[in-house]
Amino acid sequence: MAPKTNGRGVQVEDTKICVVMVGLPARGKSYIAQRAQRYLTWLSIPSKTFNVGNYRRHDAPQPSADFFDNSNTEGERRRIFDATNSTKERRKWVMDLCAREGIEVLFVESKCDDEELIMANIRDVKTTSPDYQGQDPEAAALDFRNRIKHYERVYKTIDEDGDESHYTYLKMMDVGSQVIINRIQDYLQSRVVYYLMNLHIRPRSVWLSRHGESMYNLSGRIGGDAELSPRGQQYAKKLPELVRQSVGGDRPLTVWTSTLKRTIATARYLPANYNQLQWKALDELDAGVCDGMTYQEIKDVYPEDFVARDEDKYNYRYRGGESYRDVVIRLEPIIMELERSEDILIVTHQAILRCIYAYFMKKDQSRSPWMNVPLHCLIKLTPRAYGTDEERYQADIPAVSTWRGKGSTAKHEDPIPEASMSH
Ligand SMILES: O=P(O)(O)OC[C@H]1O[C@@](CO)(OP(=O)(O)O)[C@@H](O)[C@@H]1O
Repeated sequence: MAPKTNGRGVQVEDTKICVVMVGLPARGKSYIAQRAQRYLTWLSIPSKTFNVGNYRRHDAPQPSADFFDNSNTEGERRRIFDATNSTKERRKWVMDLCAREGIEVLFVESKCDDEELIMANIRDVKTTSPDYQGQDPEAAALDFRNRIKHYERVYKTIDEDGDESHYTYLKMMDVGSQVIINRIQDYLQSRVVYYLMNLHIRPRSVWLSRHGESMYNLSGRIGGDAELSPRGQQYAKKLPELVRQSVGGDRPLTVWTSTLKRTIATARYLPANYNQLQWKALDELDAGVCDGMTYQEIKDVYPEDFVARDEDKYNYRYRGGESYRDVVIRLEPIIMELERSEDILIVTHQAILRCIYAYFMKKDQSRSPWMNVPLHCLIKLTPRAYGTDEERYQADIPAVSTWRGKGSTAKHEDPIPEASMSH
């Protein structure tokens, strides 16, 4: 088959990859698998995670029926096989099966002897895994430890010099402290590997806030580089208190803003020991020829564009500007840096915040550009083994709503609940 591109000049369509997790229980395999899938999905690369636990829970011993069903290939070219795969025989079985189906295999082994990390993982899994829902925590811990013991008896790490030396693999020690990479063959594999090398599992949170209300927000104009409104300035003064309240102490955060005045001014009053960094990649979605216009003006001057954007907001690219899809691509280095970092506060814009939020919360592309992100609200996201926790801190400072429903040009209206980001 001739190579196809994914619309960004990247030839990935014909590549079928199966990422096969390897390692003892409580080594972060599910976490790693889920993060890889979320990252690929966010980049519009279709992928699915097959967790053996889920099949076990449904009384099916092997995931072969669904997992290798060829009729699934259109939607799921990238598969992530989440199981212990802890013996050579098992890995060879997966390898042979995939080879017969023309699927590349990338083994990702998580080795970890750090007792503290393992215990933290057991605690997290016990409280969040569907395996132990509604169970007594002590009984769950005992069951889990027995499971680990069982696998320890048969577990063999990927053989680097012997008969597994020709495999494509990434071996991670203590989630990131040391990695071994072998025979990475193509673009997509190297992308997954690069992403996984940036992951860590130390506890941390990411705080997100839009800038304070701007003069353009007041007049319903999009884009531009306006100053804060008086209420926006009040929010900037309030932000340090909101952050302190949410962090629960004086632990300093690193602050990222865009290069536009309204985000820099919003971060102005944060404590001096907070390191601040301005990223061009965090600038608002570029509205091209529509920059500085109201939605009504856009509808009058570019009626076809107005309709086209509502029909497919994620893919619609402003004339001379960007689409949400473009924004996601330019945010990739931000996501990579976020994964490497610990506590970060990002002060940014409506469209940018939607894209970053969609990454953490696994939001669908067709819905994420319509999410309501209120002004003057601080959002705290905490990644966990099986998802991301969210908390919100709304400042008691009124602001206009910049949310706009499909077909409407009104700038101040109440968002419909379906479009809301709130759970
Ligand atoms: O994609 P839509 O819903 O139009 O929202 C993005 C818009 O949000 C705005 C506000 O309407 O962000 P911002 O507050 O950062 O200025 C516009 O600048 C931007 O074009």
